[in-house]
Amino acid sequence: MSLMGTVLKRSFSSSAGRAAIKHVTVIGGGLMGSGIAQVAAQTGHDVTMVDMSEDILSKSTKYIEKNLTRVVKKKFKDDAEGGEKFLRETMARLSTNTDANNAAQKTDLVIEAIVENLDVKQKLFSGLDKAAPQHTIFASNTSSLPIKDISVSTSRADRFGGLHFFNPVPIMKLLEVIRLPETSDATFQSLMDFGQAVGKTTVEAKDTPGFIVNRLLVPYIMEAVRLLERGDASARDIDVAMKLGAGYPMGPIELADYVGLDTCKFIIDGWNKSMPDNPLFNPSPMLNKLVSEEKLGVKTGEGFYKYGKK
Ligand SMILES: CCCCCCCC(=O)CC(=O)SCCNC(=O)CCNC(=O)[C@H](O)C(C)(C)COP(=O)(O)OP(=O)(O)OC[C@H]1O[C@@H](n2cnc3c(N)ncnc32)[C@H](O)[C@@H]1OP(=O)(O)O
Ligand SMILES: NC(=O)C1=CN([C@@H]2O[C@H](COP(=O)(O)OP(=O)(O)OC[C@H]3O[C@@H](n4cnc5c(N)ncnc54)[C@H](O)[C@@H]3O)[C@@H](O)[C@H]2O)C=CC1
Repeated sequence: MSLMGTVLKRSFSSSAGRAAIKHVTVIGGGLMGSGIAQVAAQTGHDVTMVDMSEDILSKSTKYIEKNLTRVVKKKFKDDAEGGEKFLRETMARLSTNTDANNAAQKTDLVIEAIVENLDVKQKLFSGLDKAAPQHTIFASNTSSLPIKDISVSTSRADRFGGLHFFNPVPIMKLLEVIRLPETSDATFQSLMDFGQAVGKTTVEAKDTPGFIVNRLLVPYIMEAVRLLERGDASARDIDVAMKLGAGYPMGPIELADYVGLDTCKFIIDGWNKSMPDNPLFNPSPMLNKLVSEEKLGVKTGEGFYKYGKK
């Protein structure tokens, strides 16, 4: 059986007690949400992607189609007809909606991937809690906020967890599954099963700041930015050094641009507030200046580096 076939089969073979996830609502159609919607649709799930406007959703849908074309080129190298069918069927499983509460009315799993702001996430989930069916599981893709703080806006702590994907979602193989003390065994297993069904290797993490990866990655990126701020090395040299000297696929400065400098700032400001005594999480004047100039990295065409027009 092909890899895709194995993945498809796994997604519908969850055992009793765990809810089989058939329909997924992804809220936020940005960098992460579009990737999550893509991998869910391409592994046989029906997906509704939600964002604030039709215009954003139309751009996200085009972006997904472009990325799927890359997948098709690779997976169906010698089978043009099969590739076309895969693309058509995947896109047919994807719908869009600008009303999150409406989209959540018939769904098994909601994955939230909106802006990294606690108030905004709480407001969203509080509405969803009233709109979604009882059985629906809620998950946040937050990079840095406590899942617990988001879940308190709902009455379903037992059906709440974290699904932390990595950017670019279609390529990065890891999924951190975050469990609260209140998360039920059935919910946790459904989240793990879903992660495997979308082709990811899952790791379990507690609801501690940054889970596993970001607790290590955020200080690393911020130390690189401070190296640059002090004038100890150029951005290019920091990146080349870490790529060739430590074997990373991207250097820390280009990775910050890739993640989005607004997201980096949200994370660091939040952790500076919650852990003011830890100098690793001090804000960076250089990062703040770029964000205030709306130079948010790859997504706006300029951050620490300049990119082609977006
Ligand atoms: C201060 C606070 C900061 C906190 C940050 C927190 C953020 C989080 O919460 C967690 C995160 O996600 S952190 C980011 C994690 N991601 C990384 O570290 C990515 C590192 N970069 C890479 O792996 C490669 O450069 C990468 C894979 C991106 C690109 O690879 P290459 O440089 O080799 O470039 P390509 O040749 O273009 O791509 C390689 C293959 O991948 C395919 N591809 C790339 N992007 C894709 C996409 N979006 N969708 C589908 N396919 C994609 C590309 O087609 C190519 O495939 P092949 O041609 O078959 O090799
Ligand atoms: N950028 C990254 O590398 C990673 C980000 N994350 C997390 O994923 C989440 C999303 O990040 P990105 O996709 O990078 O951000 P983004 O800025 O690319 O996309 C966010 C999207 O959410 C939409 N949005 C904002 N408020 C909304 C609302 N109330 N209802 C519906 N849509 C809304 C925006 O219009 C935008 O399209 C954040 O929590 C971030 O911390 C997690 C892993 C990696």
